[in-house]
Amino acid sequence: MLSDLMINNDFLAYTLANPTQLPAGYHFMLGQHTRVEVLDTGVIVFSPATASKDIVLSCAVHGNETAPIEICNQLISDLLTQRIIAKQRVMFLIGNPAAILNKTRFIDENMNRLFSGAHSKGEGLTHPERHRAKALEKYVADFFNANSDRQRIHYDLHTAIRPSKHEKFAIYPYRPGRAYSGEQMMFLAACGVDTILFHHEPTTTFSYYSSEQFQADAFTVELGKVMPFGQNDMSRFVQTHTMLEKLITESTLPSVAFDPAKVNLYKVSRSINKHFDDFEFNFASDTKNFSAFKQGEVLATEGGKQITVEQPLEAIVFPNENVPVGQRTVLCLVPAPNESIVNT
Ligand SMILES: O=C(O)CCC(=O)N[C@@H](CCC(=O)O)C(=O)O
Ligand SMILES: [Zn+2]
Repeated sequence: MLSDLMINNDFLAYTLANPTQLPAGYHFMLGQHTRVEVLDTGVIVFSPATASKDIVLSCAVHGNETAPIEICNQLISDLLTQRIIAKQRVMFLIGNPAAILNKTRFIDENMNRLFSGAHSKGEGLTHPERHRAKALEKYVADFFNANSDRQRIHYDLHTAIRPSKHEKFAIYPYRPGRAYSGEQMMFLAACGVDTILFHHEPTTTFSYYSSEQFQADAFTVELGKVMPFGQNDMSRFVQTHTMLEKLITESTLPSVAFDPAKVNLYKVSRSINKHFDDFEFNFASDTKNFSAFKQGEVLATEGGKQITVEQPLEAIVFPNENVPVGQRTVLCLVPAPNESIVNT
């Protein structure tokens, strides 16, 4: 049955052939060792008989961010062909298949602003991203709620619109009262993700949802710059791919003590939101993520006012003036040398 539905074990092709839904979910065994459940289009779970971690790997929450999709599809294919065997339970989510087919970030709305219930508030309730965000929340909830005694991990894999001075970086969602995990940051560093941004407030992103609702070790992981399918230099993702494979296929990973020399740590000093349609940045459109500006320099103008740098130095990340009024245009960052980090 599997080969009829999923030719060449290509779950991405199968997902894109059924971009909105499957006729029905189904399950099957790989040998005697792994139960596979296809729950929906782009949703597949691999469950070995025993495990200590429940891991979610999501990609294509933004449809044009192709490198993470290729990484996940390769891991899924390697699991289906039994080239590798899962020792941990893992769910892969291909977030927005319709946007992948459309080769765009989204169809109607940025899905990564719709989690933690935002899908059911405000305007646009009929947008396909609203339904999908709600469904993805449920798959994650069911997946994590199935076990209470396992480490919960969610890496939501992305690529950034612009090039970055730190090519690979991760956003650590706001988590008041919970120390940051040094072990997680060392794992990410081993993936080549050597820069961490600590978020300063709750958000409606997918990683915040898993972190806040399920106390998962959850991150938005940016693996490089957006490229179309076929134009990713996959050699730049070998470290990430290798470490994700180890995470899934090894019973335990060596515990690596947190070493601040291995990571660049920033915290978000503020999120600059758009208030007027005329919002315009004052820097060149090819300015890289993590470019720094000095106190008093004008970052942007809107509604006849200037928005200036407040701290002695602020770096910028994710500048995007083409967002709806009310949404984030850019995050400002300052160094974060004194965060509470524990070695777990
Ligand atoms: O490059 C950009 O401008 C956006 C890249 C991207 O999609 N980033 C995520 C970050 C989510 C987070 O803050 O955790 C996003 O904007 O959704
Ligand atoms: Zn993205």
